[in-house]
Amino acid sequence: MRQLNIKSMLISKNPTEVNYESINEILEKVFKHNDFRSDLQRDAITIACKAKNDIFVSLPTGSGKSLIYQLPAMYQNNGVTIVISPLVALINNQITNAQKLGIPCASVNSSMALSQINKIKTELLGKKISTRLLYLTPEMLCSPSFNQYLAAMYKNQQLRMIAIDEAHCVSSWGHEFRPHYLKLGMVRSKYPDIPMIALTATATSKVLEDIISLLHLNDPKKFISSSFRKNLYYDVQFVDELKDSLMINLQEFIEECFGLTSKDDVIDLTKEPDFTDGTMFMRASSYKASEYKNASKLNSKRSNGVAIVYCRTKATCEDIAASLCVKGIEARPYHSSLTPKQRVEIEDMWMKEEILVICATISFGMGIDKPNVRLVVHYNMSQSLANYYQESGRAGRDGKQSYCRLYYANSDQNAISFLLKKDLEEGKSDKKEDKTRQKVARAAYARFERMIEYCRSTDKCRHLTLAQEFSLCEDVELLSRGCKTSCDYCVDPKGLKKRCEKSQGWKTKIGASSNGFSKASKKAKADDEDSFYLSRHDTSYEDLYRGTTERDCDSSGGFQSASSYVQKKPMLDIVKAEFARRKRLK
Ligand SMILES: Nc1ncnc2c1ncn2[C@@H]1O[C@H](COP(=O)(O)OP(=O)(O)OP(=O)(O)O)[C@@H](O)[C@H]1O
Repeated sequence: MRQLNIKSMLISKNPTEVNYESINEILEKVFKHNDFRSDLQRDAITIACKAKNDIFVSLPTGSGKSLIYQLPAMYQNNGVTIVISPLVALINNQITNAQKLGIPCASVNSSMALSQINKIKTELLGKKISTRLLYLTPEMLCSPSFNQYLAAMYKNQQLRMIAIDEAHCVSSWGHEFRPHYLKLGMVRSKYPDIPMIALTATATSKVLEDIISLLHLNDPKKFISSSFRKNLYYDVQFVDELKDSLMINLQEFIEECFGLTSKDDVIDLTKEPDFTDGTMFMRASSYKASEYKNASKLNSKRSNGVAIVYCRTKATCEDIAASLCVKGIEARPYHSSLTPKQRVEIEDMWMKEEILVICATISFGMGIDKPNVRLVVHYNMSQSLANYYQESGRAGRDGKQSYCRLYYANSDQNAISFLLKKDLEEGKSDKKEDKTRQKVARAAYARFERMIEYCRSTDKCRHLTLAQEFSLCEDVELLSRGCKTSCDYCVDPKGLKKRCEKSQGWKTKIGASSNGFSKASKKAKADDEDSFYLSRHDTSYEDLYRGTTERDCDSSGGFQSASSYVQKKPMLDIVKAEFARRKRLK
């Protein structure tokens, strides 16, 4: 780790005033940034450096929220800023990045050796702590065994600030609800004079209210930015109404986005892929890289950038990737049943733009910071608008024109509805655990209904719907007359209405009778291990968190309910491996 002469940068400070010179110096010398990303970032950092107020931050992904607690942590003459993060893999990633910058930081978590943990714990009991950023899961912070360290830091005036990253986890209205985040309010009550910063990328008004009340934030200064991204064109295609097959629609759309439509290049758009020889029809267990070789003759002429096609099941990832290859578009599947080596190869190829499309389950995308994703397609609908917003938001981070398309099909809706309802039905007992599960299942179902409403909406700008869901008044006001050019509704409202009415969508009620749950839903249940649901069937963020939760939980910590959760170690391993590899790629 590079040693940093922090002392030389610290100009003596009166805590009630803020030294702008010193802040700018730390920004340049420690974080290597010439300027702040935005006025909001600068203002939030300035207030955090004053250390007098609680702060609430809701800025889009990639907008530089981490700096809002990292820089103030370095601005303090001494003492520790505790950072609460939901996932050990994320924590380790943050620590590695911070250490590269020479920032003294540490963590106490289950991935660390006991000797390391003991060393840090000993330091935390001391009168002068050199660690500036201490990353913890909420379970660790709130565990009884950690109490003494927290109390010692406070007593020795070494506890400077508590930052809660991914603060939407506090709220059952947030898309990644974590019951253990609720306990953070108690810590806050115990140390009311320690400023708290809550940060999130997607906070609805409800989530905002929850965060403030459940964390007991004291009249926080709010920094909330517009979530409207004009460069993203949102549309919904109604699968039951499409003239051509879904596959052809997808192929043509990809070709259009990447300028692959020159006549010479087109293979045969009307032909469905021929799977009769069995070579391209692969399942998770039979993926072979060699079978995808030379699939493309279109790549050479394409404009730069890449695409993600999110699919609900592993089998769909395989099928779509294979079909696109047959059509001449370089694509690969990505899901948890591939070997780690295969996943590494495929993601590397995609990052280096050797392949155009990655057909992935939601296991792909976390922590990916690729600016020129031109296209994010949801081949299947998401389980919530929040997930859809987050996943589609991976497009166009460089601010250039990009596209977010969602294919809406009745069969998908029925399949997801079936599984969510099943979760609601199960576990109906008075046990505390079941009650929590029921609450989560009900919230998941409500979120899914919002997703359906979005798909079927024909009377409102897509960006406005997203703004109403995720941001506050300013965006809603800004978009009250629509985005004009960045969604299917604003560009062609009549056409959208016509297509929607023609589709079967209107005939199927949400949560149709069991007859409506066709073979598709049963099949979905069987092979949906990577699917979009935040139910117990899924292997998504919540399961990842649960896995982490269990391992980080203090044995006497009163988190017994966590023990009932299934730990999905293979998935955790994937996440860890991904972060480790991205570090190497940087
Ligand atoms: N002032 C700045 N100038 C240039 N780059 C910056 C600045 N602030 C942050 N960044 C960079 O922006 C990138 C995203 O920052 P960060 O990870 O903090 O975003 P975030 O808002 O927390 O995103 P997410 O919600 O996805 O976690 C990082 O590479 C970071 O170094």
